[in-house]
Amino acid sequence: TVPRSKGLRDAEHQRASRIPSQFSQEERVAMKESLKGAIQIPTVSFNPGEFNTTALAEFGEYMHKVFPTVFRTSFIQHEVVGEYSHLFTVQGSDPSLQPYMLLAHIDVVPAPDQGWEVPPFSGLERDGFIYGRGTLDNKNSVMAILQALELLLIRNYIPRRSFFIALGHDEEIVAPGSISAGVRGTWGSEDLSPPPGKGCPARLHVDEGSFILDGFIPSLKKPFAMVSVSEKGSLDLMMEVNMTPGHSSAPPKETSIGILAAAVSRLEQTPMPNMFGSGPLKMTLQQLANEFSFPANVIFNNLWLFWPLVSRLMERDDITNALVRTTTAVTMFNAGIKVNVIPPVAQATVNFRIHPAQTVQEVLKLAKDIVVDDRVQFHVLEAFEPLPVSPFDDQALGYQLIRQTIQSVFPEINIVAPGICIAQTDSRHYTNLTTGIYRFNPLYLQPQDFSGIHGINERISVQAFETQVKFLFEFIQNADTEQRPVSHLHEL
Ligand SMILES: CCCCCCCC/C=C\CCCCCCCC(=O)N[C@@H](CC(C)C)C(=O)O
Ligand SMILES: [Zn+2]
Ligand SMILES: [Zn+2]
Repeated sequence: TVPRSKGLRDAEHQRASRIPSQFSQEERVAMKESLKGAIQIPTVSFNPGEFNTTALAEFGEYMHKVFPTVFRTSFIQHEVVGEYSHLFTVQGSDPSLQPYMLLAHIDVVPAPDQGWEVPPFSGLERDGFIYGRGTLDNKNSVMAILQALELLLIRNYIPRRSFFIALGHDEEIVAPGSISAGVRGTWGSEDLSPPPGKGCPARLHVDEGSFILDGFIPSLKKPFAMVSVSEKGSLDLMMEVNMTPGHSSAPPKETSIGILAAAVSRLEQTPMPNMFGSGPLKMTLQQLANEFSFPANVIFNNLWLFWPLVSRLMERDDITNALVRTTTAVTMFNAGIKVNVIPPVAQATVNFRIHPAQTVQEVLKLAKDIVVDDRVQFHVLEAFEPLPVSPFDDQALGYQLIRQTIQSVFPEINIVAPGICIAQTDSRHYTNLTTGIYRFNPLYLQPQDFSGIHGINERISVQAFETQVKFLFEFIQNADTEQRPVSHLHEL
C-alpha cells in the first residue's frame, strides 16, 4: 500500500481539531446580506487624497456590526491605520510559526450609473448574482476574509499560526507614499521592517490578482486555477507639449494638440516587443499543455518549435496580449482653453504595464525612440518594476497551501498553475517582508466577468461568494500546519 504521507498534518490531528466548512442556511443568508451591505457603502477612491471619507468611516463601523466576534476576541488586535485602513493581528498559540498575511482593499474605483443593469452601489441580487462596484475588486475578499474568521471564531477556533489581515483604503490610488494597506502604515512607510513586538516578517502573503480562469484561452477545454507568483510593473508617463498661445485665426502648422496627438498615435501604433518565452507564461502553458484539445496539445507540448506561432496567437486577444508584452494604454488627454485660442499646453498620460522581462528604464527609452519629437516632454508620474517571481516549488509553503486548499474546495479543478498578474496589487509594497507573495481570488472568472472589473455590471454569484468564504475558512486552518506541505498528497 502507498505509505500514508504526513501531508500537511497527520490524519489523527486533522480529525481531532479540524472544523468542517459547513454553514447553516441562516449563516449563508447572513453572509450574502453582509456583502450586499458592504457594496452599498460607496468607498470610492477618486484621486490621491480624494476619497469618500464618510463612506470609509461608515465601512469601519459596518465591520464592527457584522463581525462582532472578530472585534471582541481577546487574541485579535485591531488597529486603524491612516484613518481608514484596518490591520488585524490574529495571535496564534504557537509563536514559533511565522505569521502570514491576508490582504484585501476596501476602496473601489468610481462607477457612473450609465450602462449598469442595476445601480452600481445598490448591492441588488438578481438571478443569483449580487451586483455592484467592488463585488470582484475587492470587497468580496474583504468580506470573505472577515466572514470566514467570524465563522471560525464562533466555532471556538484558535489559530496556531499567527496571521495579519490588512485591509487598505487606497489600493486604487496611484500616489507616491500613499498608505496602501494597514500593515504598511503600521510597519513604517517604506522600509516595512516591523517594529519590535510585531513579530517576524510575514512568511507568505495572499492578495487579489488572479482567479480560476475559465474561457480565456481558446481550445483550453477546462477552467484552471492560476496563482499569480509575480505581477507586471507599471509606468505612468505624462507627455506634454507647450506652445505660445495666440489667435486661432492665424494658426501655426501644428498646435500643441496636433503634435501630442501624433506622438500618442505613434505610441499606440507601435506595440512594445513581444516577450513571449521570457516570463512565467511559457511555464503556465507548459503545465496546461495536456489540458488542450488536439492539435493545441501538440503545440503546447512543443513550444521549442511552435513558440513563434503561439506568441502571435496570444496577441490577438487583449487579455492574452497583456501576458506577452508591455502594454500601452493612452488613458488621459487634456488640452485647450477656448475654441478660438491656440492651446498653450497639451498633456497626455500613458499607462504602461511592464512585462517581467523589461524594466521601467527600457520602456521609457523605447517610448522616447517611438515618439522621436523633442517638442514632447516626458514626465514620469509613477513607476514600479515588475515584481520578482515568488517560489512555487514543492517547498514553497504559501504556494502549496493555496494549491492544497484549491484542491479541497474545488475538487473539479485539476490544474493549479503559476502565472503573472497583468494588473498591480498592493502586494508590490511588501517585497521587503517576504518573497512568498501570491495573488489568487478563489473565484471562477470568465472574460465577460473581467470586463466588469473597473467596468460596468461588476457582479459575483451568491454561490461564488459562499465558496470564497469556504476557501478562506479552509485556508486559515490549513495554514496552521507546522510542516512543509507535500505538494502531491498520496492517495491511499
Ligand atoms: C494564461 C491564462 C490567461 C490569463 C488571463 C488573465 C485574466 C485576468 C486575471 C486577473 C487580473 C487581475 C485583476 C484584479 C486585480 C486588479 C487590481 C487593480 O485594479 N489594481 C490597480 C492598482 C493601481 C495601482 C491603482 C491597477 O490599476 O492595476
Ligand atoms: Zn483591486
Ligand atoms: Zn481595482
